[in-house]
Amino acid sequence: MTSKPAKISLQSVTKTFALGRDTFTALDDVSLDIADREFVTVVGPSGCGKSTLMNILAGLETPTAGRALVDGAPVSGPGPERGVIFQQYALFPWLTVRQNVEFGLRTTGVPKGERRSRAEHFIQLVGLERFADALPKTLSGGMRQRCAIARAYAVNPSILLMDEPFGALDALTRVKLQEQLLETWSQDKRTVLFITHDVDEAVFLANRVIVMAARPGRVYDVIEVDPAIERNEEFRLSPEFAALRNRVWHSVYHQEGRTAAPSVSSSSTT
Ligand SMILES: Nc1ncnc2c1ncn2[C@@H]1O[C@H](COP(=O)(O)OP(=O)(O)OP(=O)(O)O)[C@@H](O)[C@H]1O
Repeated sequence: MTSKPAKISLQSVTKTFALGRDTFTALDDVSLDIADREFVTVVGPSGCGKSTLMNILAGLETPTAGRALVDGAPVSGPGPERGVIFQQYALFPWLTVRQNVEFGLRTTGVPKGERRSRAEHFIQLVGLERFADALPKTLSGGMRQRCAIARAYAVNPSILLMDEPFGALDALTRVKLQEQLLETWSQDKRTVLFITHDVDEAVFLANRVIVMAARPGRVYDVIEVDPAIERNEEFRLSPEFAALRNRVWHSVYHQEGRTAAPSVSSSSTT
């Protein structure tokens, strides 16, 4: 049986930065395969290289050694098949929600009528239809991030790279947005790599949680979450969730005494 090639493949990726006369290893021999339409979260202590990993996949940094592949081709810069969402909403303040969502479509030459209907569709998908003509400054943080998600979706990327997208939001808004993101994703599945500091968020969203360790940044543990489980409040309050959360928590906060990183592959989840 031949297995499907990974949507995203990191192959022995090492990234070093110059630090005065020395070099600092931000990522050390990271290998990770992510299957098409898989939702993977990455969690780990500050400085373990989460953002560096994401920047390499976004094409904003290049590995010092090893390879980053998307659909089997080496990443050589940003590309329309990869939508990036950061913690800071990065909306244009002078454009309305609709204009922000349409913006990426305009730059890729999509005709006006189609732009409008695609924007409407994704604005509706994130539940912002009543605010389509509002400016970002009149929206809450959560609404702005929903707008950023609609904008990323509208250009039709097959991959969403999300770096702490809910990190600046209060706990309640965060929980709501996690549920909304999963609802959007289940209606229109993309491959997602989602970086977070929050163990609960990592478990709630993921098909697979990657735990990283710092100094040097590396894959430390991999925890599977059954994709068949419905992600709702019942799951959040369930013993299964508590067990997964404990497992991930332990891996993030009690990393001493472990030496080898487990090997990582999407094959077990496809
Ligand atoms: N351009 C750079 N030049 C020098 N060092 C860098 C650069 N970018 C990142 N680093 C270092 O690499 C390490 C990993 O940084 P990175 O931002 O990827 O970690 P992180 O896990 O995302 O951290 P946090 O959770 O705090 O955002 C850090 O020690 C950081 O100081």
